[in-house]
Amino acid sequence: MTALRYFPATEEEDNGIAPHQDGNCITFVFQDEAGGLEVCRDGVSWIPATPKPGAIVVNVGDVIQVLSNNKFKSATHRVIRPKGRSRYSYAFFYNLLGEKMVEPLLQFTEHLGELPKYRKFQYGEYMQLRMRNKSHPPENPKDVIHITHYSIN
Ligand SMILES: O=C(O)CCC(=O)C(=O)O
Ligand SMILES: [Fe+2]
Repeated sequence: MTALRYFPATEEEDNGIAPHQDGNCITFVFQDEAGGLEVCRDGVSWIPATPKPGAIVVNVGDVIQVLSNNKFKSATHRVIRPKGRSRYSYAFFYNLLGEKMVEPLLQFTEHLGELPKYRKFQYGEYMQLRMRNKSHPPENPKDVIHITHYSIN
Protein backbone atom coordinates (compact mmCIF):
# COMPACT_ATOMS: atom_id res chain seq x y z
CA MET A 1 0.00 0.00 0.00
CA THR A 2 1.39 3.40 -0.86
CA ALA A 3 0.32 7.02 -0.51
CA LEU A 4 1.32 10.05 -2.50
CA ARG A 5 0.66 13.33 -0.76
CA TYR A 6 0.79 16.83 -2.06
CA PHE A 7 0.28 19.79 0.20
CA PRO A 8 -0.38 22.95 -1.83
CA ALA A 9 1.15 26.24 -0.78
CA THR A 10 -1.19 28.46 1.23
CA GLU A 11 -0.72 31.22 3.72
CA GLU A 12 -1.63 28.87 6.53
CA GLU A 13 1.37 27.79 8.48
CA ASP A 14 0.37 24.26 9.35
CA ASN A 15 -1.73 22.12 7.03
CA GLY A 16 0.45 19.06 7.38
CA ILE A 17 -0.28 15.82 9.18
CA ALA A 18 -1.17 15.72 12.89
CA PRO A 19 1.03 13.71 15.28
CA HIS A 20 0.50 9.98 14.84
CA GLN A 21 2.17 6.58 14.76
CA ASP A 22 1.95 4.40 11.66
CA GLY A 23 -0.10 1.26 12.34
CA ASN A 24 1.74 -0.93 9.81
CA CYS A 25 5.16 -2.67 10.03
CA ILE A 26 7.57 -0.20 8.52
CA THR A 27 7.26 2.90 6.33
CA PHE A 28 9.69 4.40 3.83
CA VAL A 29 9.16 8.12 3.25
CA PHE A 30 10.57 10.00 0.28
CA GLN A 31 10.22 13.75 0.78
CA ASP A 32 11.24 16.67 -1.38
CA GLU A 33 13.49 19.49 -0.22
CA ALA A 34 10.64 21.45 1.40
CA GLY A 35 11.02 19.49 4.67
CA GLY A 36 8.46 19.55 7.46
CA LEU A 37 8.53 15.94 8.67
CA GLU A 38 9.32 15.85 12.39
CA VAL A 39 9.84 13.02 14.88
CA CYS A 40 8.93 13.24 18.54
CA ARG A 41 11.63 12.48 21.08
CA ASP A 42 10.58 11.25 24.53
CA GLY A 43 7.10 12.71 24.06
CA VAL A 44 8.53 16.21 24.52
CA SER A 45 10.57 17.73 21.71
CA TRP A 46 10.21 17.55 17.92
CA ILE A 47 13.27 16.74 15.81
CA PRO A 48 13.12 17.69 12.10
CA ALA A 49 13.89 14.88 9.66
CA THR A 50 15.86 17.27 7.48
CA PRO A 51 15.68 16.28 3.81
CA LYS A 52 18.93 15.06 2.29
CA PRO A 53 19.23 14.26 -1.42
CA GLY A 54 18.78 10.53 -1.96
CA ALA A 55 17.89 9.84 1.70
CA ILE A 56 14.85 7.81 2.70
CA VAL A 57 13.20 8.19 6.10
CA VAL A 58 12.44 4.80 7.68
CA ASN A 59 9.65 4.78 10.27
CA VAL A 60 9.13 1.83 12.58
CA GLY A 61 5.38 1.19 12.88
CA ASP A 62 3.11 -0.35 15.52
CA VAL A 63 3.51 -3.96 14.29
CA ILE A 64 7.29 -3.90 14.81
CA GLN A 65 6.75 -2.34 18.23
CA VAL A 66 4.55 -5.29 19.18
CA LEU A 67 6.77 -7.99 17.58
CA SER A 68 9.81 -6.56 19.40
CA ASN A 69 7.86 -6.22 22.68
CA ASN A 70 8.65 -2.47 22.75
CA LYS A 71 12.38 -2.86 21.99
CA PHE A 72 11.71 -0.87 18.80
CA LYS A 73 9.28 2.01 19.27
CA SER A 74 6.71 3.13 16.75
CA ALA A 75 7.87 6.66 15.95
CA THR A 76 5.47 9.49 16.73
CA HIS A 77 5.77 11.90 13.83
CA ARG A 78 3.98 14.82 12.20
CA VAL A 79 4.30 17.08 9.19
CA ILE A 80 4.38 20.86 9.56
CA ARG A 81 4.54 22.14 6.02
CA PRO A 82 6.86 25.13 5.76
CA LYS A 83 4.94 28.37 5.36
CA GLY A 84 4.09 29.32 1.80
CA ARG A 85 5.74 26.28 0.22
CA SER A 86 4.34 23.31 -1.63
CA ARG A 87 5.47 19.93 -0.40
CA TYR A 88 5.55 16.55 -2.11
CA SER A 89 6.11 13.31 -0.28
CA TYR A 90 5.69 9.67 -1.15
CA ALA A 91 5.29 7.01 1.51
CA PHE A 92 5.55 3.26 1.03
CA PHE A 93 3.72 1.44 3.84
CA TYR A 94 4.82 -2.14 4.29
CA ASN A 95 1.76 -3.95 5.60
CA LEU A 96 0.63 -7.39 6.75
CA LEU A 97 -2.34 -9.22 5.32
CA GLY A 98 -5.38 -8.55 7.50
CA GLU A 99 -5.73 -12.22 8.46
CA LYS A 100 -2.29 -12.33 10.11
CA MET A 101 -2.04 -12.62 13.89
CA VAL A 102 0.42 -10.34 15.67
CA GLU A 103 2.04 -10.89 19.08
CA PRO A 104 5.46 -10.30 20.69
CA LEU A 105 8.06 -12.73 19.31
CA LEU A 106 9.65 -15.32 21.61
CA GLN A 107 13.06 -13.78 20.78
CA PHE A 108 11.95 -10.60 22.57
CA THR A 109 10.05 -12.26 25.44
CA GLU A 110 10.77 -15.82 26.64
CA HIS A 111 14.34 -15.86 25.31
CA LEU A 112 15.08 -12.69 27.28
CA GLY A 113 13.09 -13.78 30.33
CA GLU A 114 10.55 -10.99 29.71
CA LEU A 115 6.77 -11.12 29.74
CA PRO A 116 4.82 -10.14 26.61
CA LYS A 117 3.58 -6.55 26.77
CA TYR A 118 0.78 -7.15 24.23
CA ARG A 119 -1.89 -9.77 23.73
CA LYS A 120 -2.24 -11.52 20.40
CA PHE A 121 -4.51 -9.78 17.88
CA GLN A 122 -5.53 -10.03 14.26
CA TYR A 123 -3.95 -7.26 12.20
CA GLY A 124 -7.13 -6.61 10.19
CA GLU A 125 -9.08 -5.97 13.39
CA TYR A 126 -6.59 -3.30 14.43
CA MET A 127 -6.81 -1.70 10.96
CA GLN A 128 -10.60 -1.57 11.25
CA LEU A 129 -10.40 0.05 14.68
CA ARG A 130 -7.98 2.66 13.31
CA MET A 131 -10.27 3.38 10.37
CA ARG A 132 -13.16 3.78 12.80
CA ASN A 133 -11.11 6.38 14.70
CA LYS A 134 -11.26 8.43 11.50
CA SER A 135 -14.79 7.67 10.29
CA HIS A 136 -16.38 7.99 13.76
CA PRO A 137 -13.96 10.13 15.81
CA PRO A 138 -14.72 9.62 19.52
CA GLU A 139 -15.84 12.69 21.45
CA ASN A 140 -13.10 12.19 23.99
CA PRO A 141 -9.59 12.02 22.47
CA LYS A 142 -8.61 9.46 25.12
CA ASP A 143 -11.02 7.00 23.45
CA VAL A 144 -9.06 7.04 20.17
CA ILE A 145 -7.71 3.50 19.69
CA HIS A 146 -3.93 3.11 19.58
CA ILE A 147 -1.75 0.03 19.78
CA THR A 148 -2.03 0.30 23.57
CA HIS A 149 -5.53 -1.17 23.06
CA TYR A 150 -3.75 -4.56 23.05
CA SER A 151 -1.38 -3.81 25.95
CA ILE A 152 -1.12 -6.25 28.82
CA ASN A 153 -0.86 -4.23 32.04
O1 LIG B 1 4.54 13.06 4.23
C1 LIG B 1 5.35 12.65 5.05
O2 LIG B 1 6.51 13.06 5.11
C2 LIG B 1 4.94 11.62 6.06
C3 LIG B 1 3.59 11.02 5.81
C4 LIG B 1 3.12 10.20 6.97
O3 LIG B 1 3.61 10.26 8.05
C5 LIG B 1 2.00 9.25 6.77
O4 LIG B 1 1.37 9.31 5.72
O5 LIG B 1 1.75 8.43 7.67
FE1 LIG C 1 3.00 8.53 9.24
